[in-house]
Amino acid sequence: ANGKTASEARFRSYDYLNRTSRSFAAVIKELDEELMDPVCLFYVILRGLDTVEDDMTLPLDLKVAQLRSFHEDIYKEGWTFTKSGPNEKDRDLLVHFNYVIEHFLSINPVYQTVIADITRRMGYGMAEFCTRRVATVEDYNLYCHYVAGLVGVGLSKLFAASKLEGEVFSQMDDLSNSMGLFLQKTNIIRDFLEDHLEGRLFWPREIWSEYCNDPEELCADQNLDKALACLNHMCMNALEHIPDAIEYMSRIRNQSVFNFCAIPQVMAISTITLVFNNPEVFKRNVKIRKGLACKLIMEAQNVDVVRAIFLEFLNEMARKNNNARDPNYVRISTLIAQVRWRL
Ligand SMILES: COc1cccc([C@H]2O[C@H](CC(=O)N[C@@H](CC(=O)O)C(=O)O)C(=O)N(CC(C)(C)C)c3ccc(Cl)cc32)c1OC
Repeated sequence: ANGKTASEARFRSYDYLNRTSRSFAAVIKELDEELMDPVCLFYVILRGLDTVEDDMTLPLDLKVAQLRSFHEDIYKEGWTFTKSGPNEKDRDLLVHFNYVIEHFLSINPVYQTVIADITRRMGYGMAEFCTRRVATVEDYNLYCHYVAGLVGVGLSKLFAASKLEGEVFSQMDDLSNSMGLFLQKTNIIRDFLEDHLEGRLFWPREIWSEYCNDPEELCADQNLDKALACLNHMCMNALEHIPDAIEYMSRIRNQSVFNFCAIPQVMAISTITLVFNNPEVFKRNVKIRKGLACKLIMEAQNVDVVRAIFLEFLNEMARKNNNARDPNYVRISTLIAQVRWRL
């Protein structure tokens, strides 16, 4: 490809990044030059895979085959995917995926291999969950590993390959996985109503079946006590990943990598504190205020400050744990204390 189309391909990758997530696009642009393109491509390629997984209009066999072949399709110049349903949010990305591929083929093959390997493992994992539900907490952790934990694993390998972080990051799968699980579980809790209205459910049966016979019941006003108890149980499950996330961030040496990793984590602790014991979760999509988000972005500069931010939100969550009718009241208070001491 001549210089013009190569720079056009690069421009389009960033254009898709900006369109899929404006706020996170700003965070990626904070990254050191060496990592910005590989991470931007990783993000956009994962969005492509996510668009296939999310498309409920695709026949199951076609969806499964496409999820499993995506890691090979990203090497095919000119390849595009035009079978997405007309209303799919990022349909346009797949229709013009040839530009992403052109950009992908222009970066260091070491980064290509990391991205392709994670894309393969994630695609197979998503395909596995096309034909099975998230029933147990173990299923829940496995599903979140596939769609989010692997992103953390892949990013750690990109950090190591770039030499901006030590080689030790290429073998930091457990801590990297926890970085993904904390973000993904927070999103799954926050997005309960939005997902429910689209006929999607990620909350594991092993948890919600303690509080209702069908998740639909959690939306009914007269079941608010049960719904809040279930919500708080889900939050407790997510809090368990916080010590690993803090440990991961304590090992980062490069400032731009730290900012890139810390900002989503402080957003997540703020979000999970907001949704904890909050009836609004079953009424509308609860989001932290823009002003608070900006404050957190400015503050999250090193692991000591990030640890202090987490402790402050854990105190807030302990204060909100005031529901005497919540059967988990004591468990929550004990867990918050345990997480605090481990930070
Ligand atoms: C070491 O690991 C990470 C370090 C930094 C950032 C992320 C992680 O943060 C964003 C942050 C982001 O995208 N935030 C959204 C907010 C929102 O989703 O509501 C945004 O700012 O729009 C996020 O959410 N996900 C999506 C997954 C959670 C599925 C991985 C994500 C998707 C692709 C990439 Cl390359 C990275 C991330 C990491 O991934 C674990």
